Order: sequence, then structure tokens, then C-alpha cells
Amino acid sequence: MEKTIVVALGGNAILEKDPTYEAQKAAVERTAKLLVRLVEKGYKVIITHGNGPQVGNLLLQQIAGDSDKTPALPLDSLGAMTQGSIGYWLSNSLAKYLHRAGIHKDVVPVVTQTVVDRNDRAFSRPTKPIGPFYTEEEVDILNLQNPMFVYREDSGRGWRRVVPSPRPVRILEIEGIKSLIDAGQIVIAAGGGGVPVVEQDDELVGVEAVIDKDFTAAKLAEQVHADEFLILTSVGNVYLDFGKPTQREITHIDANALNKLIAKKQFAEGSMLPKVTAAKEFVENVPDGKAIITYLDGLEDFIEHGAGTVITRWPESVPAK
Ligand SMILES: Nc1ncnc2c1ncn2[C@@H]1O[C@H](COP(=O)(O)OP(=O)(O)O)[C@@H](O)[C@H]1O
Ligand SMILES: NC(=O)OP(=O)(O)O
Repeated sequence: MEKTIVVALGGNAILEKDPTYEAQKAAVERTAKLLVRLVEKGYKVIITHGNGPQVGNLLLQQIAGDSDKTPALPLDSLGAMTQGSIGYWLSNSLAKYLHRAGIHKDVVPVVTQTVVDRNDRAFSRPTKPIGPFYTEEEVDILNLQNPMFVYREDSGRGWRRVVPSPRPVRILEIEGIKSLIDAGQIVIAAGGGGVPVVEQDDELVGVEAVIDKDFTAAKLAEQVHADEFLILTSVGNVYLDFGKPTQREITHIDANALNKLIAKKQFAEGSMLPKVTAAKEFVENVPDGKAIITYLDGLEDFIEHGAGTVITRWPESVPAK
């Protein structure tokens, strides 16, 4: 039977350094070519992606306009816009490589809403980095220009604006996504974690936030009962003592052991912590599932040799070395 896989694409799958359209499309082309290998291998594929750099850049473009003639749209609408643009880039490139591989499947990007809790404490504590990186000196100037914006240092890589990032509660379009997968289509869903909405009487209302795509991806993988949840990022493995002389890679780990490492603060908040937490939550909710964290360039190695850091619910389901 075909396996179902949810693939969460990290930042470098779409934007490496250059934020121009040409550079992002070139990165997406490369990503799409690699992803087609999963389809060739017989997987049912659901793709989700980040939008942190893109939504932040779009916000800056909006603010730069004439506030009367072209008023800035709110963050939830910008999230939907990035789902549209990135979904289009990915489906356009995937269609090309599927055609070249002789595979006749549609790629369907779904504008996805994710219900969040209006009382989530994240709304009063912004943590999600979006947009470009700044130096500390640039942040001093930006703070004078707009004291309402909050900036934080992002994992030793520079300063970025941060916005609230509530936890996903429910993916609104989940039944539609399942139907598309059952019909044999390739689905792109919950980009940027999904557009955050809160329940208000009988309505869903968009809110100013950006959900972490790894958390929504875990929920998506759980709700489609995926066999595998693959997080593609910029490192081949999760490491112990990351960046220290004692650094060593984790090849296989079970949820309880991972929990202990999380408690010991082995994983950086804002980069690896959401990924290992999402992987752990997936295997806790889908005990026969497997989560894998590796890098895009290692995709072929994952397909052929099972490379990457594998996370399973129980130690006995950890494959022998
Ligand atoms: N323990 C760890 N093991 C591996 N990478 C880690 C660890 N702690 C922090 N990192 C960092 O996390 C980064 C991945 O997070 P990030 O770049 O935010 O993800 P994304 O690929 O979704 O954009 C890695 O490139 C690495 O620098
Ligand atoms: N929404 C989100 O998590 O985006 P990034 O992965 O690009 O930060």
C-alpha cells in the first residue's frame, strides 16, 4: 500500500539568501525536482512550507506604500497571499518535473485556515521571526521609526522582527485535503502554518499572527494519519551539544528520550526546538508513525538509505543501527 508522507519545507527550500523572485523561483525549482523523487517512490505527498521571510518582506512592502491610496493589509491576509505565491511557485515547478518524470498527477495548493485559541498566551509574547535580518544598529533606528514593532536576536543569525505565534488548534480544510489525497492528487496545504483565525460567535476572524509551520505540519500529519512526517531543514541531523566541540548527531531517538533532551534545553528556541517538539507530538499522536528531520540535499539519501534523525514513539520501533 502507498505510504502517506507530510513534508514540511524549511526556509532554504524557498529562499536561501537572495529574496528576489528569480532566486526564490530557482530555489523552488531545485526543491520541486527533489520532491518528485518521493512521488516516483510511490508516496502520497502532502507538502507544507514556511513563509517567515516572505510574509515579513510583504509586510514591509505594504507599509512602504501610500497609506491612503494603497493601505497595508493585515497580517492574516498577507499570510494568505504568501500561501498563494509560494503555492503557485511550487505547483508550477512540480508540474514541470512530474511531467518530465511521466507522472500524471495534479498539484493542488489549498489556501488553508488554522483555528487558534484567542486566549493563547502567545498573543502577548511575540516570538515568531519574520522578514529580513538586521544589525543591532539598524534595529535602534527602526525602533525610533516604529516603537510598536518588537525585534529579537534570531539564533545567532541577526535581529528580526517578531510577531505572535499561537499554537494551531484545528485545520479548517482538513476534510478537503484528505479528499484530494485520496483522489491521488499532490496537495500543498497549511503554508506558513495556515492563516490564523479565531472563532467568534459563528464566524472565523483572521488575527495578526504567524503560526509556526512545523506545529501545523505535525497536526496535518496527525489528521491525515501520515505514515511519515518529514521535516526538511538546513542540517542533515539533529545534534546533541549543537555548535560545541562535543557536538554529535542523533540518528534515532524515541519520544521519551527526546522529551528529556528538550527539558535539558538541548535545542534552540525558534529554530530546532519547534521541529523536535512537532516531531515528538506527531509520534505521540500517531504511535505507528515515524518523523524524520534531515536536509533537502539529503532527501535522496533519506529515500534510499533512511538517512536523517528518525523519531519514533517507542524505543523498540527505533531501527537497529
Ligand atoms: N540541536 C540542534 N541540532 C541541529 N540544528 C540545530 C540545533 N539547534 C539549533 N539548530 C539550528 O536550527 C537550524 C534549523 O532551524 P531553522 O533554520 O529555523 O529552520 P527552517 O529550515 O525551518 O527555516 C539549523 O540550521 C541549525 O543552525
Ligand atoms: N510560518 C513559518 O513557520 O515560517 P518559517 O518556517 O519560514 O519561519
